Amino acid sequence: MEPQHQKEQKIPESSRQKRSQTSPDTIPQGNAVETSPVFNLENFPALPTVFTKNDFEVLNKAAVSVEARVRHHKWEVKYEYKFPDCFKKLSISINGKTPGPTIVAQQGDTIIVEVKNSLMTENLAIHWHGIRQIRTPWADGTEGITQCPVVPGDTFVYKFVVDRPGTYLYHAHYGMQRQAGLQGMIKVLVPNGIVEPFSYDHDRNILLTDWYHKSTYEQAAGLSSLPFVWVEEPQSILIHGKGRFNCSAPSTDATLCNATHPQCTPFTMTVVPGNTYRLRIGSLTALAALSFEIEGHNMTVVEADGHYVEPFVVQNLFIYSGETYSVLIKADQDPTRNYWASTKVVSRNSATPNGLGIFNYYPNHPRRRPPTIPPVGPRWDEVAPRVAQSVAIKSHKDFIHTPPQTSDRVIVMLNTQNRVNGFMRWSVNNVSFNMPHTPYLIALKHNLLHTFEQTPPPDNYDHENYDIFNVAKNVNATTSNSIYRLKFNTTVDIILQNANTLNPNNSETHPWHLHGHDFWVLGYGNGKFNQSIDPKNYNLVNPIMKNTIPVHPYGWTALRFRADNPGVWAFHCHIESHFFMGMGVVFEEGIEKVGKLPTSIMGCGESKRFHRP
Ligand SMILES: O=C1O[C@H]([C@@H](O)CO)C(O)=C1O
Repeated sequence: MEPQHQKEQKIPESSRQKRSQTSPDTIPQGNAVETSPVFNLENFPALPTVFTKNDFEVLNKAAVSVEARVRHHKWEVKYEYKFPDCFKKLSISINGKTPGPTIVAQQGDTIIVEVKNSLMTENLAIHWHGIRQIRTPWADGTEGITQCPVVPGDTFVYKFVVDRPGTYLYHAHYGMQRQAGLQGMIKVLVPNGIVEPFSYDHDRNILLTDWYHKSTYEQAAGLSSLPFVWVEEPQSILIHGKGRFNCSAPSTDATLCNATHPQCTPFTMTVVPGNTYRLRIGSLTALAALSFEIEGHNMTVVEADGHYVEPFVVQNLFIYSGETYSVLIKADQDPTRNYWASTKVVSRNSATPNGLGIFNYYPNHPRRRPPTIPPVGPRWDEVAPRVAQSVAIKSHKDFIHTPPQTSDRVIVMLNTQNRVNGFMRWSVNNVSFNMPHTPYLIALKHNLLHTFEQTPPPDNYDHENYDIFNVAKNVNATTSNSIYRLKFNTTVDIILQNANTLNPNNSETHPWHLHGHDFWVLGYGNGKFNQSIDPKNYNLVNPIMKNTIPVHPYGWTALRFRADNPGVWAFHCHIESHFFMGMGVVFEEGIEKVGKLPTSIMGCGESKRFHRP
């Protein structure tokens, strides 16, 4: 296969140059080619003085004229001081950036990412979120589940095929490293000549994250200590790595905060009046559920987690950690001014200020402050509009994957906050997940069954007696590293059942993410799921397929998937602290069909004996 840099020569130099300043995410990036996703003060003067619609068209055409191929990336992961919200924070960067480079590919391409761990004293693993890893379960990047961690100084090679077009993510899957900044986006374009069920002039992407000033280590230690120390709300919300912390807030250490630092210039997206933009929005927040809006502009939702949606219009897009959406936005408002892009924490009573950016109508200056007060966004405690959006997401009528009409197994998963020996944990059916020392994929393939507990976790909870609306009485969960073993090629239903936390009158929103599969979203409901009534209302006609889904406060969410991808797959709450506190499970299916494991994933626990460097 031809190396990427040779292919890139085909793109005219003139558009390459413009592209790197203006349309960063439309073209595959090599290791050396790194582009900034936003305008900033340094590169603003370099914009062409006359920027025509044709410029954009050239860039866009170049993006889709590439052929299927191997895309090779070389990444170095290390700690660096960054000021994404003006506050100095030791962050994990990829090739100097956080968020890391957007991986841009075309359906069917093979992605190779050579990751060098330069964290010095810290292990590493990277998960390719939304990529199903068909025939490459060892490349899923989930430390403890599909691989041993990559130790400092080592280089690990991830190799996998991006088999479907759409918007995906990548991020650290080791401890709580994700929130230190090790995250980014993957954009998979349709093959040449394939037309999507909507049209647009330009394709952009935005990663939403929340940002903490405390180190992940302080946070992880607090979560696993007695007394428990909660991570609290994030200090900032970042729009593609850009935020703004109030450096003059009374408790702020002024020596660590620099309000004029060039890294914390606001996020800006420049648009040409009259044009339509496909905005791919992903969330990799550590904790926050978000609402995103562009002041005064409607957004038409067209894609969710890589699947085309029957289009619907929103003013605010609710997005949970681990989800991606594409929305279409037409720059059809008064072109003489700029508009706010705003993102707000919902579902938690958070004092975190809204993340703000500028939706810049060309040729206004990208930094010109919109003349209006930034939108305040929806109320944090109104659940109904969020449930309404969840329910509105249906498969596009021309792209329906009809689900199996029945299932072979139903697993009801009660989500609870518990204490275990005094420690604060989260559990499923009263079992709080612990990571094993030997990754399951290796343990199962090499018959090292003694390396984890063999009694499977329960398929249900005490449905009759458990009161989901109140703080559970005298319930003490256990911890376990046991897993669910699914019969290969069967259809499995999962009912996520939410409940009250340990705080009275409180139930949180949890975004659950399934590795290795997409699932059909069969339905949502309030209160306790009723096995004899609720399945009658499932959407078995046009459900959307997704890989991440919220379970709303005091509600339930029903999913269905086919256990047809040989491997070992995590299913967990995508709130980083909650998974860290045990809110997850693991599924095995078709382990006997998994090919020979690469020795590069081995080296820890009992897999040491198979490791050949
Ligand atoms: O896991 C959590 O702990 C806190 C709180 O319940 C205890 O301080 C919180 O809001 C969580 O989501």
